[in-house]
Amino acid sequence: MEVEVLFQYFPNLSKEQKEQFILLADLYKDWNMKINVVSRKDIDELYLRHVLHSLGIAKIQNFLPNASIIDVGTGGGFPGVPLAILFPETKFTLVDAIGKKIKVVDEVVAGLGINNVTTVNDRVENVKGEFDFIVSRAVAAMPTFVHWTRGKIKKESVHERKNGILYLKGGDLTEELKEYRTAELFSLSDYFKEDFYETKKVVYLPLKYRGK
Ligand SMILES: C[S@@+](CC[C@H](N)C(=O)[O-])C[C@H]1O[C@@H](n2cnc3c(N)ncnc32)[C@H](O)[C@@H]1O
Repeated sequence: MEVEVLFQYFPNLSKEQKEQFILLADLYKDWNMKINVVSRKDIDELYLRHVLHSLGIAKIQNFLPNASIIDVGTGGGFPGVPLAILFPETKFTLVDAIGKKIKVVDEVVAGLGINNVTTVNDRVENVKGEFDFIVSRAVAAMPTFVHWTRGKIKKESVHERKNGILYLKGGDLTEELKEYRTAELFSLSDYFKEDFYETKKVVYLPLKYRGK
């Protein structure tokens, strides 16, 4: 489990952030034994498959101080927890319908001592509020996801990029995204050289995408 892979791709981390990323593996190892949120195989590759993958969003979009981001279907905290470490002045809301997953997130966040994360144990459809960006990984196909999250994106954009959805997805997305003409795809293989990233992408869907 090599944390150096993060330091290599994110060379400007502060001492505190480096310490938090190092601590993260111990916290997940410990909590994963009590409540399984990451597969046994993946826990040994936590940095490569989960933490770095989550941070792939940051290669596409920097989040500003005081901006608000919601991670929908965060599970054990991906991509929300690594992003909250990377952007300590941005506010993150991590939502999952399953209580025991949110319990792990709460424990990891407390263990890290970060104060920019709020967790919600509910389906996202029931969550009130509007956010600058929605981030997610492995939750639902885009049409379902867009339906669930409708009305949760702020109309006013403070980032240069228009507010919207930043979704980590893999494989051939032609069929899934065919109705979203304004969707933009960013290949993570342009940023990370490991085989795992060969087909991984960040899908950006701006607010008020136009249909066919
Ligand atoms: C395959 S897991 C992915 C977890 C995490 N995003 C990751 O990539 O490791 C999907 C998660 O989405 C959650 N989920 C599915 N539909 C949801 C909804 N409508 N609202 C909130 N959470 C949801 C599930 O409870 C589950 O924890």
